[in-house]
Amino acid sequence: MIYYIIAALIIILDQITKWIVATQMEISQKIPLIDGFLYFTSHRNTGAAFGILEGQMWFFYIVTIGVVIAIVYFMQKEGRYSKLYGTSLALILGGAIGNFIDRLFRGEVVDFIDTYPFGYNFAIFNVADSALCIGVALLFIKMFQDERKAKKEIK
Ligand SMILES: CCC[C@@H]1OC(=O)[C@@H](C)C[C@H](C)CCCCC(=O)CCC[C@@H](CC)/C=C/C=C(\COC)CC[C@@H](O)[C@@H](O)C[C@H](O)CNC1=O
Repeated sequence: MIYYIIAALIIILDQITKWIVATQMEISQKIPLIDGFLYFTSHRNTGAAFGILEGQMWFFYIVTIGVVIAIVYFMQKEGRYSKLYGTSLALILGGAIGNFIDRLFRGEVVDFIDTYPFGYNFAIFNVADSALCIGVALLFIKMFQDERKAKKEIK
């Protein structure tokens, strides 16, 4: 199904970018892309977002496997009926597996996208995190749309 291809492309892009950062950059090395806003900074994170639950790898394995099973279930069950829904699930699936591969083989996650929105140093993240966040955002949009449709049908 097309959505598994989207997920696979995310995983490939995520792993290629992490491989380049891990082999071509020193830890904490910073390459400015847009001075003052966007940098590639080689970083490692043994936790989840913002370094929470540092080192709790088993927790991350269990949560990620749970997320992947749920995504595949909903992808089979309803993913085919809505492009938006299928795409959001594919992005989350790709992102979750991308970070899972890092946790499994590196014992930590490679991060490198370092942005300073409004001068504030937001966490350093990677392609998998971006796919996860965009996927979750699309999922919320889909749920919001469904809710609005349901309300219209009731009237
Ligand atoms: C994106 C989820 C994080 C990702 O979850 C995953 O892997 C999933 C599949 C498995 C986790 C074990 C479970 C998620 C825990 C929930 C969570 O975390 C709440 C998140 C809220 C969200 C609100 C929007 C923040 C987003 C933040 C960031 C992303 O910004 C684009 C900053 C990312 C940097 O801290 C970077 O160092 C993180 C590192 O790469 C490891 N990544 C993970 O753990």
